Amino acid sequence: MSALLNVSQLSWRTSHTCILQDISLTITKGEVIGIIGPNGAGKTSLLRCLINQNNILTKSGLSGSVHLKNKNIINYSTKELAQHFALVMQKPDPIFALSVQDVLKMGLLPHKSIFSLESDHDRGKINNALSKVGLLHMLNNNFATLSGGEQQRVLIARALVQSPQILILDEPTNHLDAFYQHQLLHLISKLNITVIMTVHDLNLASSYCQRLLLLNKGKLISDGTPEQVLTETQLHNVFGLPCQQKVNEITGSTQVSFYLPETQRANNTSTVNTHHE
Ligand SMILES: Nc1ncnc2c1ncn2[C@@H]1O[C@H](COP(=O)(O)OP(=O)(O)OP(=O)(O)O)[C@@H](O)[C@H]1O
Repeated sequence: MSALLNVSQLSWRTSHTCILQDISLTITKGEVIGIIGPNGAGKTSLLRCLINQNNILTKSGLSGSVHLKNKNIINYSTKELAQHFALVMQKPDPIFALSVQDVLKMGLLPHKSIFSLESDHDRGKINNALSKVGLLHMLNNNFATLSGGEQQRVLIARALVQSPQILILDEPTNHLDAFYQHQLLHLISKLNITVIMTVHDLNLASSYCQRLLLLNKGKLISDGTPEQVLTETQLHNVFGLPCQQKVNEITGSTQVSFYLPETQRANNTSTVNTHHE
C-alpha cells in the first residue's frame, strides 16, 4: 500500500537540547497509531511536525522532511491541510465564549466557503457527531460551562464533523473517566480513517492501536505491534521501572503493569526518583 505520510530523517535541535533525533517512518491509509513514551520524549513535538503546525518545519534547528501523499507538507496551504487533518490538541484554541453547536460548526469550515449556508446535511453531521460522543443533549450549552471531559468530547466531535482523512489527537483520553476512555478510543479506532495519537496509558494504547511508536529522548526506539513494542525489557529501559507483560484474557490485548523495584519499596524516604539524568 502506498504511503500517506512519509517522515524522513526528521530532527529538531535547539541550542539546549535535541527534541527529535533522526526519525524516519511511513504511515499508510487506515492505520491507527499510538505514539507512546515518557514525559518529554518528544511525542507532541513529533505530532506538531506531522501537521507542520505553525510552519514548524521551516524553523531553524529543524531538518528532514514530512511528505503527505508524496508532496512536501510545507507546500500545502492551511486550508488544504485542514481538508486532510483534524486535530484534537491538548491546548485548544480559545473558543470558550461559544455554544457547543458553534464549536462543532467550526469543523465544517475547511470544506465550505465563508458565504455558504448551513444545510440540513450539516446539521445532521453535527447532531450525529455529538450523539457519538454522548453529548447531543448539550447542543446549546456554553462550551465554557462544560467539565474538562465534556469539553474533550466536544472537541473530538468537532474533529468528526470535519470528516478528515487523518485524525491527530494529543492525549485524547486526558480528563476522561474509564467509561469514556474506552468508548472514545473504540469509536476512534473504528472510523476507518488514519489516526495518529499520543497516549500515556500504555494499556489503552495497546487495546486500540494496531501500531505503536515508542519514543525516548527524541529517538524512535521501537515501531511495531503492541506485542512487539511493549516488551518488559524495552519498557524497563525507557521508563526506568520494571514491568510485567500479560495478555488480557478477555480482550486478547497485550497489557503491562509497572512496579517499584524491591529496593525502592523498602525505602521509607518520600523523595521522587527520576529516570531522567
Ligand atoms: N518550542 C520548543 N522549544 C524548546 N524546547 C521545546 C519546544 N517544544 C518542546 N520542547 C522540549 O522538547 C521536549 C519534548 O517535548 P514534548 O512536548 O514533545 O514531549 P512529550 O513527549 O509530548 O511530553 P509529555 O508526555 O510530558 O507531554 C521537552 O523537553 C520540551 O521541553
